Amino acid sequence: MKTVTPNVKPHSRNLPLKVGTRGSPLARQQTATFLALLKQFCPVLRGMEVFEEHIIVTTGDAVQNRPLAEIGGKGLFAKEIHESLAEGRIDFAVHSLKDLETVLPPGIALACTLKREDARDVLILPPGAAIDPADPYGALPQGARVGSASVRRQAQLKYARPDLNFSLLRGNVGTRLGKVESGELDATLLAYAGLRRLGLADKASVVLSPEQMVPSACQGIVGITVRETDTELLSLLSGIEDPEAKAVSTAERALLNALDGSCRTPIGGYARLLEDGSLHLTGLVAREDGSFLLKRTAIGAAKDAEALGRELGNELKADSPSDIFLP
Ligand SMILES: NCc1[nH]cc(CCC(=O)O)c1CC(=O)O
Repeated sequence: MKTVTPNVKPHSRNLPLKVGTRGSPLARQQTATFLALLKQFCPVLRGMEVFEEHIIVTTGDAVQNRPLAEIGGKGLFAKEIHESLAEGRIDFAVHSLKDLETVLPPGIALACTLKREDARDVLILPPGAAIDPADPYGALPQGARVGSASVRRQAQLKYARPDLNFSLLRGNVGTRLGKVESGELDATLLAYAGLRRLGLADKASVVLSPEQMVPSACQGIVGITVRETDTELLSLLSGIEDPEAKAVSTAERALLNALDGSCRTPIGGYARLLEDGSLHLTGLVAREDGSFLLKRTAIGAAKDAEALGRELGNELKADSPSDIFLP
């Protein structure tokens, strides 16, 4: 990476810079990776105690035993973090971009998106299960119990295998893996990105292709928020922006925003940037029980990422039964 001397004068503002994060092992790992990247980019920040980590418990973390949709609202993993930022208790915050609402509260800006980790979902089966990657669900017995809190994963799996029985499974990655290992559940689905970041990639029984399971919009992408008025941090952070992550996340977030689903609406969004600069965006809308599924791909120029996402989202919405979008 090229290093520059960015326009940040550590003496001109209160140090340390306070970084907000959720407290899960995955959130803290993502924060550590981001801070290391920032130090690498910005030599003036090296060798000093310039960062202070602030762990923020969000509503999504505090309420573990109920579906997120029931707790209500969007951005359940970010509300308290936005408040800390707005009130100046922190200077920036690290988010899994897929958990961040598409319309941020007034005064909060998305400063940059980092290079995407593997966007795919994985199936977790008990140790020793017989696995055929061409038929990833073949190892699941008739009526198997699958734990997931994601309506997107549930709808796509139910579409392929209507016999499966789903139950709510929330909690962090370790808890979820434990329930399959102990035999309490026959399978669960997780983001490969989370496993990889936690050094648990070998726990994935089958990695599902984006064709087999359309990932969530922005799965595997970390985004950094700041106060909109903090031009100094905005300009510093623009230096570590990953242009490919920016293009695909812009398209995927525009798709999600146009669909305007609740968190009970199964929605998938996955974009790829090709060498010729074209952006291939796949959007998916489904009914939670798998009785309806619509998937479509649109192609456009990377510079038109936002319009590509918006138009595909509008099209998918127009062609889906309206009950899917009821709150
Ligand atoms: N919804 C929770 C969440 N938010 C981000 C990740 C994984 C990392 C990522 O997608 O960037 C996960 C866990 C999962 O879905 O398995």
